[in-house]
Amino acid sequence: MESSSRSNSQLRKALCQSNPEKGPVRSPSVIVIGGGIAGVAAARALHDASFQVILLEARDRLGGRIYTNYSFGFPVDLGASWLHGVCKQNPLAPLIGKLGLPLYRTSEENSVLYDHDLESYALFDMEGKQVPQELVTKVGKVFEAVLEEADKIRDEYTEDMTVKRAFSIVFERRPELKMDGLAHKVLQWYLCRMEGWFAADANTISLKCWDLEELLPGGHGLMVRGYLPVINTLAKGLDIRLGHRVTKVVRRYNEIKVTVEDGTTFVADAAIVSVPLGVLKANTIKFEPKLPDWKESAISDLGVGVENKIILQFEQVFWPNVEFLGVVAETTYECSYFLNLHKATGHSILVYMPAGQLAEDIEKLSDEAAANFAFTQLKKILPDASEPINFLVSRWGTDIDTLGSYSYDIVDKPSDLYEKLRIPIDNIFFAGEATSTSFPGSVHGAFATGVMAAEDCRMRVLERYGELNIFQPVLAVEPVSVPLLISRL
Ligand SMILES: Cc1cc2nc3c(=O)[nH]c(=O)nc-3n(C[C@H](O)[C@H](O)[C@H](O)COP(=O)(O)OP(=O)(O)OC[C@H]3O[C@@H](n4cnc5c(N)ncnc54)[C@H](O)[C@@H]3O)c2cc1C
Repeated sequence: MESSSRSNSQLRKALCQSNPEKGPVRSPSVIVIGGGIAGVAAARALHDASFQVILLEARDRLGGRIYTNYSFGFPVDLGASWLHGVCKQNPLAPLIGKLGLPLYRTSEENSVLYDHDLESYALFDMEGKQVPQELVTKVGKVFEAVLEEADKIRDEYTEDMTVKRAFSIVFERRPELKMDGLAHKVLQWYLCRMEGWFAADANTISLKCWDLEELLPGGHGLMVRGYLPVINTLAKGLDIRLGHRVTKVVRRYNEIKVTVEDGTTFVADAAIVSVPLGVLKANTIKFEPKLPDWKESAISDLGVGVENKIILQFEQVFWPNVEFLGVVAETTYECSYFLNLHKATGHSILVYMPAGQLAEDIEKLSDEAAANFAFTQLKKILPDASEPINFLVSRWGTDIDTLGSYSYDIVDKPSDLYEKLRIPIDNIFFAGEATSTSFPGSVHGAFATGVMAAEDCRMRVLERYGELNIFQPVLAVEPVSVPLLISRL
């Protein structure tokens, strides 16, 4: 592996290691493109298997869609913040347990609101009147019935349709599920939370592929100290080049040449591409020869949704002591919700989380205007709210190194896109949340794909060299079982 200024043979010699039986052998080399959880996990695993690894990351930080910001003097996540599936089976549990990172559980299993249950919620209408809890619970049951009916429609119809269309059919068939007045607004709010889970509006989500992901048991837990310690631990001791945005990947039979923005090139036996689906869609990276048609189709056919976070810091807490505040409205677009981080972390923080079209529209605003928009929503429900003293705004939809928050299935596309995105092309391997068949759109899913790509890569490179026994199998995190630290107040 080398930069363009040094010759192949010089560096190859430098990378030699000794094998007592066969004499010196060169360490296989790999370039990992992208330093999110998938890329870092892959690099860690191959480094530990004695591969020469260079990780090229476009940004001046690691983590990608894990972005723990410390500018307030304590950790706040602008990207992922929940561990979905607080259980031993979660691929990240051994590492999180070993690091002693505390989790704050916001829902038990099978919550109708995915990552939250209704135990600690306060919903308000636009006039600031709190919705009676009995109504919230009653509409929650209706929402569950709507989901069940939509599931039946999926089985009945051979053709695909949007989830929104399926809901319309449900309401035609079961008019009693259609709500009026305040109950209608609460139902819209439930739908809005469902859209938030997919980071997309119901009028784009495929009914056929909707909600098929595997949910691990144990409910959902907020990473109280932020997700970054996980990245930092995996990245320790790796050769990481920040500020290296890859523009070209040239594939030869037994060699990969990777070029970054300033023209520097790196050569290795193989590469693992772990950039986001949005970046692959934008053709930021030119592949030579071009990727096969089936791979290109998978890249264009899988959807990428947008969810953002607007973090508002206040001098002191003036809101109810609940985990979530919601604003119900006539349409899902007008509904909103705030995560109360004070419950989990003790800091006076509310996180506004728009998704889908609303998130895209808010990205057109300046940071100040976006924070003001979020604050205006809050004022609707708490008219005496004091002004925030600080704010942070994420822009995952337009950020050139992400171009979307996470993947989801759009209507009328094949159902095997995640698998197609994962399949290697010779010595180029693919990792990242959009290559996860079991847990797409999640941190643990992305992590698992990094480990899997590393193992595929190790097998392929070493088989070619006939040196399969020399290098250790890939195991990114030792399976030590330290219990997770879980709380709920
Ligand atoms: C707002 C938001 C909230 C979320 N909430 C949760 C949650 O609570 N729980 C959960 O499990 N998941 C959540 N997710 C999803 C989760 O963050 C992702 O699934 C996961 O972090 C993706 O990891 P990755 O390694 O696949 O991609 P990324 O983290 O995006 O990593 C890809 C890396 O590639 C780099 N890159 C891009 N282009 C290039 C290039 N040309 N050259 C070199 N490097 C490049 C990027 O800078 C980035 O570092 C959330 C995501 C968002 C946006």
